[in-house]
Formats: sequence, C-alpha cells, structure tokens
Amino acid sequence: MQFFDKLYTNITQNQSLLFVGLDPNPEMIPSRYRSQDVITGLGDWLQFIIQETADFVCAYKPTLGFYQALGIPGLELLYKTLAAIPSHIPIILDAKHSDLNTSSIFAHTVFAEWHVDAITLSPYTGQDHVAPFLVYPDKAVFILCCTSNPGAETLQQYPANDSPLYLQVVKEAKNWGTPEELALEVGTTNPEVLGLIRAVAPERTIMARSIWAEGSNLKQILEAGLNSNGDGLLIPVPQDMLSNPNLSQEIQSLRAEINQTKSQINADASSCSVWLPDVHFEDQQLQNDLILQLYDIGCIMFGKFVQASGATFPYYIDLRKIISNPQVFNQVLSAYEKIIRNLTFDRLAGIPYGSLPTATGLALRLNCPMVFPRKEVKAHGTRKVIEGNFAPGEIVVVVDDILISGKSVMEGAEKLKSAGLNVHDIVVLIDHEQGVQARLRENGYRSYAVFTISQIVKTLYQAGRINDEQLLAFTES
Ligand SMILES: O=c1ccn([C@@H]2O[C@H](COP(=O)(O)O)[C@@H](O)[C@H]2O)c(=O)[nH]1
Repeated sequence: MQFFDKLYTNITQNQSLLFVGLDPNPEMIPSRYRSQDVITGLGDWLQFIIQETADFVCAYKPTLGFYQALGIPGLELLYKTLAAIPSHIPIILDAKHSDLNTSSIFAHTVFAEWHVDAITLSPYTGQDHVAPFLVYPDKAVFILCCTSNPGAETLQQYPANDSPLYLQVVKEAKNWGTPEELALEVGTTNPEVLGLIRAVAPERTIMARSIWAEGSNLKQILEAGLNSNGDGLLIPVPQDMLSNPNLSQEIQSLRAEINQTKSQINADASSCSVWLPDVHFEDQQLQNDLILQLYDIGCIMFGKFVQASGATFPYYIDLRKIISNPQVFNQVLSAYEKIIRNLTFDRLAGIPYGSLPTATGLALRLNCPMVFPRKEVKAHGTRKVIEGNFAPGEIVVVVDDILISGKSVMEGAEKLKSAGLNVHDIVVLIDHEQGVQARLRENGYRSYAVFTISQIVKTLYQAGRINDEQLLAFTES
C-alpha cells in the first residue's frame, strides 16, 4: 500500500494526527527501566510505548541516530523495534540523510531491507539526492525545511525575512516529488512559520516538530498547519509524555484535545464568507498547487508584454518551460488527461512547437497515435503538411498550450482538416477568456481548458505570489 494511503487510513481509523518518536535515548529512559542493562531497558521501554499507543497514533518515527549510537546492539534493537510495530501503522525513519554518494544504497537498505515506509532527508544536496529514494513506488520522503534550533536561524532566514531560505526549500522541494511522494518536516514553535509554509505548500503533508517547546499553543499551530480539508498535519507526541506509566490515557486525552480543537477550527472555517459549497476541494487543491508551481518555475510572468496581435497584456505565459521540470510536466499531463479521457477520438495532434512535448507525453500515456501539422512546409523531401501516419476521416483531438485569440490553434486545426481529418475538440492548459472559447465555437470547435486566466490570477493573489498592483493591472485589462 502506498505510504500516504497507509498514513491516512490510519489517521481515519485511529482518529489521530499524533505520531510517536521511538527513540532509545539513554538520557530519557524512565527510572523503572534503569535496573536492567541499557539495551534491555531501552528495548522494554520501546515495547511498552508501542503497546500503549498503537491504537491512538497515525505513525511511528524511530530516530536512526539513537540506535546507531548504541553500536551493533543498537541496530539489533532497531530491527526488534521495527518488528514490534503493527504492520498497518506506517514507519517514518528519522535519518535526516544528506549524503549523495550513499543515497541509492541507503534507500535500498531502509526501504527494501528494513521495510520502513518513509524517511526524512536533508534538502541541501538537492533533487539528485532525493531521487534514489523516490524510485520505490510505495514509499515517501519527508524533506526537512525548517528546524527550531536557534543556531539554524541565520541560515534559515537568509537573506531576508520576506523571502527566507526555508520557504525557498519548500518551493524547490515541491518540484522534486508529487504530494503522493514527498512531504515536509517542519520544526518550529512559531505558528506563523508553519502558516507561511502551508501557504506555499497547500497540498503537502507536514510533519510538525518541536511544537511543544514553548508550552501549548495548539490552536494556533493547528490553524496554521492544517490544510483546507482540515488535515495534512502530523503532530508529535511530546517526548516527556513517553516516560509516563499512564501513557495510554495521556495520549488519548491529547488526541481528544487535538480532535476537539480541529473540529472547532473546521466549524469556524465553514461559516466564513469565502466558503464555496460547490467546490470539490481535493481537485481544487491540486489545481491551485499546480498553478503555484507553474508560477514558481517561471511560466507565469507579470509586467507589460506585447502580444502577437500588438495588444499589451499585464502578464505573459511561457508554458514551454514546463518540459525542463519533469515533476510539473507530469502534473500538467495529468490535468490534460482528465479532460481528454472523456472525449472520443482516433488520434492526438499537438500544435508546434510549444505543444509537441505535451501531445507526445499524452500520446504515450493514453497509448494513442499522434500526428502534428507542420508550422512551415519543407521545400524538399516529402513536403508533408501533416507528420505521422493517419487515415482520412479519423477524428483528431488538438492539444495546445494557451488560447489568446485562438488564431494559431485554428490554423493548425484547419491544416489537419484539409488533409481529410476531423477536428471537433481542442484542449488547452490555459484559457485567456475574453470570448476566445465562443470564437472557437463559432468556427465549429468545442474547447476545454484546465485553467482560466482569472482563476490563475486569483490563486496567485490569495497565495501572496502577486500583489494588489498586479491584481489591479489584471482586472483593469
Ligand atoms: O502569454 C502568451 C500569449 C501567447 N502565447 C503564444 O501564442 C499562442 C496563442 O495565441 P493565439 O492568439 O491564441 O494564437 C500560444 O500557442 C503561444 O504560442 C504564449 O505562449 N503566451
């Protein structure tokens, strides 16, 4: 079972956002386990924690460093601890791995031999360090984006408070893996920090750390960290609670407090003025996330841009950049695919050059033949207008990037039609609106868009990516 399915099944079954650290820390061992030798005492304590908590938590998080520090017996203790965890509860190994050279072999050890479900990684070595962990389809990674360690402040906040490094880490990490592969680890006592990260990553699961350090500000932490579905946040059981002989009762009270606060927050949110009852939130969130990612990789630019028609727009969309980012490209293809799957057709066609990679990706995904109308016809060789094989009379769905006036896509469709193909449907990523779909309809084409430009602008404004001035320039255009 995929890590996040396992995690969310457990969250629902145990009604719990709580996860427990399974750390054999000799300094924290309760006195009742001290009479035995260290390893036995630590082992008995960990078994006690698992027994007391298994019905009330969503995940366990053993920290590798504590086991390594105990030498060979420590590793044996890790195997014993992993074996004692009920198989339906996901295990997040806290390794904060950060070495590129050992990433492939370490990924094999933890996922294929130890069978843990997820691992924490440090982000500094970048995507190529993370990739070897993502080749295991049912597993996941948690990227450390922020720690509460005061000594990390100067790095994390660099270069300035309005664009700190930890937010850049979040933006970058989102490009490394999908929300089904990659989550975030956030250590902070400050709900504001958690809120900023949630705004940048509305779709990601966040594992909160260190939230109890400054007493209980549970409500603010939950308000800042929960996603718009009222979940997506994992809460640590405080370390000192794990020494308590009445652990099971303590943990149930904490779970009840969290669930009650969460219900209150969700109830308050449902009476707020922007509540949209007809929106399917999961889809909406994926769409919003894709918009933010497109913006973050530079596909959506604001400023004054002259279009082919001579008109000046307050933005320019360059979707040709998507191909340089496989993770975003994959999500873009999924968005097109959702629309195209409902259409009836024999072939796909991409409009050159910008939409050829998209059409190729979709043709491979849908196992569907592809053609394309040439932009310019060669003066030599076959002098073909249409590339690829086809039979006249077949139905072609045309794929393009953005509709402004509709001129380029209609030119392409006309070339296909003059070769005897039928074109009824045009699918694009972005509809510039201002009547372009009606214009296509007048010319005999049905058109479908993943996003409208006003939806994009609204999402970017709400997420703080564009300011009042940029919003105004758009609404006045
Ligand atoms: O922001 C923009 C605007 C235009 N393009 C390119 O133009 C065509 C769409 O323009 P039509 O007027 O509909 O022909 C689009 O395929 C792009 O190639 C753009 O990339 N970004």
